[in-house]
Order: sequence, then C-alpha cells, then structure tokens
Amino acid sequence: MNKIAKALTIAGSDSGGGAGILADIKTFQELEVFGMSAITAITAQNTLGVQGVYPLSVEAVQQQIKSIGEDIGTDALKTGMLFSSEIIQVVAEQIKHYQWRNVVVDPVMIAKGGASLLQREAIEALKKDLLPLATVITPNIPEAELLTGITIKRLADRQKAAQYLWDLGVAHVVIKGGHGEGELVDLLFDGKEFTEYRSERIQTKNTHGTGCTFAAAVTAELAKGREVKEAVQVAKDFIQAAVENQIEVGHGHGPTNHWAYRREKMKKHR
Ligand SMILES: Nc1ncnc2c1ncn2[C@@H]1O[C@H](COP(=O)(O)OP(=O)(O)O)[C@@H](O)[C@H]1O
Ligand SMILES: Cc1ncc(COP(=O)(O)O)c(N)n1
Repeated sequence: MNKIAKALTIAGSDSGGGAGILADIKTFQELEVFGMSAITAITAQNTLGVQGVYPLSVEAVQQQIKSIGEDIGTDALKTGMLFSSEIIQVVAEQIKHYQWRNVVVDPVMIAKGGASLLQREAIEALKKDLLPLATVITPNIPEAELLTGITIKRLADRQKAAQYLWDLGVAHVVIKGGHGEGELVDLLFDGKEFTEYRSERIQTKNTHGTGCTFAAAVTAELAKGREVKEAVQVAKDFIQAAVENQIEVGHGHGPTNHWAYRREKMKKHR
C-alpha cells in the first residue's frame, strides 16, 4: 500500500466553492495530499458576497475532530474561519490532546465583501489559546493590524508586526501582501531572519479564496515533510498560477483556478 500524506482543515464551508473548506480540499487534492475536514460554520456565499453565516455547535466541531483523531490522524492541519472563542478553545484543546504538529493558522476575520467571519471578542482567544500552538500563521495586512495593533504601511511595519506575532509563540509568521499596490511581497519571519517572496501582482477582481488556498498549500507541503521556507515557496507558486490562469465563475469577485499549478507543471515536464 502507498503511504500517503494527510491534511485536515478546520474551517467554514463556502457554498460558492471558492474559499474556506472547499478551496482547502481542492488544494490538498491538487498537491496529492489526502484531505479531511471539520466544518465550523456553513456560509451561504457566492462571488457577490456572504448572504448568511450559520455556525455549527461546539459539540459538532469537537466530534468531527475527535472522529479524525481517534482513527485516521493527520500529518498537518490548517484552521480557517473559526467564528467564536468557544470553537477556538475546543480546537486548541484537541490539537494539544492529539499532539498534532504542523499547525497552520489562517486568522480569517473578515470576508472580502466585509462580512464578519470571526466574532470581535474571539481575537483574544485566538492570540492566547491558538497562536502558541501555531507552526505558521498567515495573516493578510488588515488581519495583522487587528492582531497586533500596529498600523502597516511599509515593509518595516510588517517586520514589526511579524516580530510581535512571533513573540506570542508562533514559530513562523507569513504576512501576505495581497492588500496593497505594486510588486507583491509575502514576508516570512522565523524569529531570526526575514524571507521575501516576490511576484507580479495580477490585475484582476478574481481573488476570492486566495488566502485560504495559499494557507492550504503551505499545509499540504508541510504534511509531505517539507520545511516551512520551501512550503511557502510552493504555496506562492501555486497561488500565482491560480490567480493568473483565470476562470469564469459568477458575476462578482470570482474564485481562483485550483488546477492551474498542476497543469503548468505537467507542461514543463512534457
Ligand atoms: N492580484 C494578485 N496577484 C497575484 N497574487 C495575489 C494577488 N492577490 C493576492 N495574491 C496572493 O494570494 C495570497 C493571499 O493574499 P492576500 O490577498 O494578502 O490574503 P487574503 O486572501 O487572506 O486577503 C498571497 O500569497 C498573495 O501573494
Ligand atoms: C468560509 C470562508 N472562509 C474564509 C473566507 C475568506 O476568504 P479569502 O481567502 O478570500 O480571504 C471566506 N470568504 N469564506
């Protein structure tokens, strides 16, 4: 039998298929990792926005994780939309209980259209209970500002915010640069040095789910045993291909192309 890498996503469902659990599972599959999920909330969502948020009970979240922990286990896991401090606490307890490593925390707070995906008072629980367990955290600029209280205008501000998050116990901090202008830089900090991942910024409105997809790709590569620095590079290449090779879905901010990275790789090998 083939030994395979496994990854778990603990996140919300996006009915429109572009973000959340849906983006994560598609990304895991593309990177040849066996994907599993624990759903925290169901969102009624499309490319125009979020029409409804329906959180699941804490018990439902706990039981899904337990079902995986008691049988299958996982090589890496990612958290996305966690919605409440109660869900955050249960997730943190179970990560500790099963001694899971390779924990990627995407601190999802607000959908691009402005809908809240994390209750405001849950930010403290995220910082206190979950961040000390994180191998990697992947905030975008507004999320990094909310977590640190630092206003981010330049790269130096991002470096300060990364240091702040590292001091909370996160092993690696990636502050993404999607929210900005000009050349796109995602910044990694491991407590000692900063690594910049640069790419061309694609002019498009179809960036729904980019954050979820990026963090899922990091998680998949960690599940396969890659070091964080390399996993972030694969994730960067994966999201660049996904944004660049646009697909037509919906009438608003469309999703990215999850199969583009594999197609590009296949072309190169031909
Ligand atoms: N226009 C774009 N062109 C290329 N890559 C992008 C673009 N927008 C975002 N990305 C990439 O997608 C990932 C998510 O970025 P960001 O928009 O900052 O986060 P979020 O989706 O969480 O708001 C990052 O790796 C970023 O480099
Ligand atoms: C269920 C769910 N989870 C996360 C996001 C954030 O998506 P993005 O990756 O565009 O920041 C979303 N819109 N919906």
